[in-house]
Amino acid sequence: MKLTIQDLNKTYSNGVKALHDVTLTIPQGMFGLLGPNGAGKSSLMRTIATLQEADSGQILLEDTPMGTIDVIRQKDSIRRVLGYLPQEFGVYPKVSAETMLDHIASLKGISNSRERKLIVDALLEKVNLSHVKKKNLGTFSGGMKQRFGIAQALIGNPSLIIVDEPTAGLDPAERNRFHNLLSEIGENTVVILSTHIVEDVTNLCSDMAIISLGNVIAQGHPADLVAAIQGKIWRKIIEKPELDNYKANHQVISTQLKGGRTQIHIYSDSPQLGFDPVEADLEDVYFSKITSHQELRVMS
Ligand SMILES: Nc1ncnc2c1ncn2[C@@H]1O[C@H](COP(=O)(O)OP(=O)(O)OP(=O)(O)O)[C@@H](O)[C@H]1O
Repeated sequence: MKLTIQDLNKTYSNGVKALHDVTLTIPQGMFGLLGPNGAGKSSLMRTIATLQEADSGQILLEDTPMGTIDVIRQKDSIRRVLGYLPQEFGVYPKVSAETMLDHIASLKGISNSRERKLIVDALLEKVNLSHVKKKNLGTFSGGMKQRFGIAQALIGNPSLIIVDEPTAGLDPAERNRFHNLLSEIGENTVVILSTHIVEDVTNLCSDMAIISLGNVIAQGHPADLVAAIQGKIWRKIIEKPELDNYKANHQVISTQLKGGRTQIHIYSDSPQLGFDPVEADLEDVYFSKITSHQELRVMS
């Protein structure tokens, strides 16, 4: 099974071009869609989840037990195999986790109440919320709400799962727990994880793409993308007021405070005076792709 997206375009009525000829192949397993705020991730996720229309382009879920599903034309078919955790996951604060899941399960077409109870109990166990299943959702922490969100997305054994920015706002322990949960989702599933947090992709994803200003600017295996920039990332500790000067003379891809001092990473094919080589990681890939794409856009 795989999800293929071909030349997808979306311009909102205010003129913002949120998706520009987006073409992606998303295989089974955990796929990271990485991009800064406003890159177009949610627009893409909502389009795949059949919640909004694209202006043009094609999305196919191929090699499913029902054959190929055309996401744009066969909305009912895709909804039957879709699990979706949106960015803003509103929960009814006065309803218990158990009651809400039972309700969502019946909306998803599981009509037998005994079957529903089995499914709901198993899911609550899976996301480690059994002990609070009678508690109202309004009393849940951010991490518990997100785990509840995953439980509702998993109802009906979906073969396509979309999670949009799931770890924003979670503390490290809750993020860790959420990562473990995501990594347990079956291998025969296409899981798209949209995020602006590079570490989420490093920890979880076997394939990924980077999106910036509505364009796909990189895609592949994280390790291959890192290998491609190895030997091209350099670092230096500078005084903060010097930053503009460095930006004028180098491709500065990131700045970071280290013990109160400013460390910069630059992208360069050759060694630069005063800079030390760095073992590149996925953050360097991300920032080098984003900065060079946004600079190109400014110049054009
Ligand atoms: N309904 C809408 N009407 C008009 N513009 C929109 C609408 N939804 C999103 N946009 C704009 O489209 C662009 C892409 O937004 P989108 O929410 O898809 O990005 P994102 O990568 O998910 O960012 P974020 O993490 O901030 O949600 C942004 O410039 C945004 O302001």
